[in-house]
Amino acid sequence: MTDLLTKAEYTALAKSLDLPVNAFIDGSFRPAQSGKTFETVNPATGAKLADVAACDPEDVDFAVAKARDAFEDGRWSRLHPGERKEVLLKLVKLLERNQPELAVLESIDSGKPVYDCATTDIPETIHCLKWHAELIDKIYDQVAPSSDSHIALVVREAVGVVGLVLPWNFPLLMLAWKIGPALAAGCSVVVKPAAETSLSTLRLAELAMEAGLPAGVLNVVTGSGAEVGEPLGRHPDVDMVSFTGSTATGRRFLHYSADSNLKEVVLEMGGKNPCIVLDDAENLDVVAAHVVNGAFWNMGENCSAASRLIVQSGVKAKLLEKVAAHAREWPVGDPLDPETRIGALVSKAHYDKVAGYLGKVGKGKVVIGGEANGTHVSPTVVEIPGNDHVLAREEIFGPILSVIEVGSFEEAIRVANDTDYGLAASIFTSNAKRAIRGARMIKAGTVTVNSFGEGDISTPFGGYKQSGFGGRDNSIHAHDQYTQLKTIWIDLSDDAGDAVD
Ligand SMILES: NC(=O)C1=CN([C@@H]2O[C@H](COP(=O)(O)OP(=O)(O)OC[C@H]3O[C@@H](n4cnc5c(N)ncnc54)[C@H](O)[C@@H]3O)[C@@H](O)[C@H]2O)C=CC1
Ligand code: BAL
Repeated sequence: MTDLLTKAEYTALAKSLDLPVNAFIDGSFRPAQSGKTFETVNPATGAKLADVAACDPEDVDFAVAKARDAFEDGRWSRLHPGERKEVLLKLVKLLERNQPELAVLESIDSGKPVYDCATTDIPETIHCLKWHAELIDKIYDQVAPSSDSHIALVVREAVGVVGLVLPWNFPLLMLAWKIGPALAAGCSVVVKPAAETSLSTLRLAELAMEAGLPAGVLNVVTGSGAEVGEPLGRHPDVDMVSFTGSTATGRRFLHYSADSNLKEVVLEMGGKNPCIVLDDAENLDVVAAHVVNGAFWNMGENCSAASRLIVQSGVKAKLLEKVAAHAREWPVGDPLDPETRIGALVSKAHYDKVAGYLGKVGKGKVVIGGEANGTHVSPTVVEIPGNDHVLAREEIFGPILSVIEVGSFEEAIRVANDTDYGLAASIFTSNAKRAIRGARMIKAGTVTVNSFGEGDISTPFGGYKQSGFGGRDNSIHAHDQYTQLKTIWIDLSDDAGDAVD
């Protein structure tokens, strides 16, 4: 259980932080070669936090070259996996020691409630890095079936230099989801954090250096998508890119790859995730708590947010009453107040997008919420006439839940699947057969039954359809992204030996 500080203590800690502002390349902090910077602000107050290095393609080239040097000379890639584990576990210890500072840094840069940062984001970041570090010296390669005349080894090798392009909604946690397996596997990485939220990534890089990670293995290049993300995606010496963000930007990475060196691309993208509640769902109060958590956790700025509630007619009125009651228990306010559950949206631009949807209710009916104050949007529940409504079709990425009434299990599944996305889903029912049949019929990478969630570090996370491409984050399967298979065929026959002589 995480010990929380008071609002006054978090606020004082925020004021005392020494913010990292430069890119981190080849083991040291450096300004952009152009000398340019961009402002990062606290979205809850609008106050400037820092001027961060606005890197460009020259900085990307430099970082990739340093990552390549590190990879090829083997200072990290050729260590025994157990040695890599030890360094990563030292990083874990340092993160553990700095938890309150990291929680505050994450909160002021992103608008997330410090409560979420302290109880979820930072502990899960630490757990993720620890899990992959602990895993890496326990994975065996394979020997293929063979005759006496040869041995065929099937080995996994680190893929090389990896570009990691991150979103702003879980800055440190998404970093961990990617660097955990990538660094454990022996890759060198060039991280591009979202421009809105670079600070915690830079701080983690600093702690990684303190933990003994060799220079050039973890590089952080700050800046915009156009000036840093695109050059990384197009770089001829980057072997693989793992991206989390919008489907529109994810799609671009496929073009970058096709136009450059056919680097591997793994995409974890958006969602319009259904939450089905059938008439026979038990304990509606608990169901409502899950519905609210699914829709409003992290202000709905979550790719797996359960943003479409598909509810069967018999239970709709009672459920909505309980959903409204639970939503009222989510205080909107100062992210540094540990009581706050709904902080600020990540930026003014994103606030404008989300608040804009409040004006698109049309024939829908607002059940609760609908308030917006320039930085925050209150938890909002809107009954809409059907799944064609704009609130049901577009990824809002804010605390707005659409409610769609259905008459049957079959209709619920049809509506759930009527979307371009397929990241996550949940189904609430006391009928075990329906639960399992429903979980099988829903086209999504993760389906939870009688709960909302994303699984945990041991389960793969990623999407079907336009939510995902090329691989999975989390679990042992995440290692597939950062390694490639090699066959080593060894001829043991006497003839072959003679031929070589
Ligand atoms: N699936 C998810 O976790 C996320 C989904 N989104 C969705 O995307 C919408 C827009 O948010 P954005 O921050 O604009 O997401 P985005 O997908 O554009 O940004 C994600 C990352 O890609 C980078 N990027 C942006 N344009 C790029 C380009 N042309 N080439 C290479 N890299 C580029 C960004 O700088 C950031 O690091 C949100 O409203 C939300 O609906 C946003 C963040 C996370
Ligand atoms: N919820 C973790 C993944 C994401 O939102 O991008």
